[in-house]
Amino acid sequence: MMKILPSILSAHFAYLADEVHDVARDVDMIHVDVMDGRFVPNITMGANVVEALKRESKVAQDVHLMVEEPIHLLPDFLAAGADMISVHVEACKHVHRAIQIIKEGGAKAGVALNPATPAAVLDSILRDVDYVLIMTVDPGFGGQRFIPSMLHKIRAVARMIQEKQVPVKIEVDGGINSETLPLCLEAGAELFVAGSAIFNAEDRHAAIETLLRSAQEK
Ligand SMILES: O=C(CO)[C@H](O)[C@H](O)COP(=O)(O)O
Ligand SMILES: [Fe+2]
Repeated sequence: MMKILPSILSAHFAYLADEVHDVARDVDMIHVDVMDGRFVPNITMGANVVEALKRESKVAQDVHLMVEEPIHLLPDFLAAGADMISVHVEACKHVHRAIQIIKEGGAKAGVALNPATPAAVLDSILRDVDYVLIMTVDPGFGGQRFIPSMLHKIRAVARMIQEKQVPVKIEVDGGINSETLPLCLEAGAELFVAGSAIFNAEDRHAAIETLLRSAQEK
């Protein structure tokens, strides 16, 4: 089952609750980009925003931690009510420990891979995670252009999942729009993060419809 996850990175931060309510009419999960100013150049938001939005809306939250050594932050995000949490393999010395903490905290655990990180790194991780987040741009900013060679990586990860027969989902993030979504879907992705394609549109409902339609046209 494919899903669209609006990334609130491109929402109007001064009206965040309204922005979330706007998209929550059409989706059951949003994507929350947490940036620390070290792993990536920007600083965005922390667990307090997840908690505040949980109080405002029933929509599930997928938290993408673009944070160096994120383990110390996991208890706060779990207590805040994050439903899915991903950590970057490039940022984590002890990936399995992070995955264990996330799962024991009751959330789905994911690992995120930068575009330059090869799929082979998943060999010793795939059995332990619920999802793999394949970055289709270098993380740090919304509104960047999709990197086409990531389609090979999506296919490679889909093959690994099939070979190992594990129930792992592939999520893609960065430059997802009605042109790139069907390509990623065909390659094996199931969860589609879209920031600017949704929040830069005047009519978010129509933007989400356009993305969903692009999947059917394929
Ligand atoms: O993780 C991210 C950036 O690091 C965002 O989730 C992503 O960039 C979404 O924005 P867009 O759809 O505009 O590319
Ligand atoms: Fe993200």
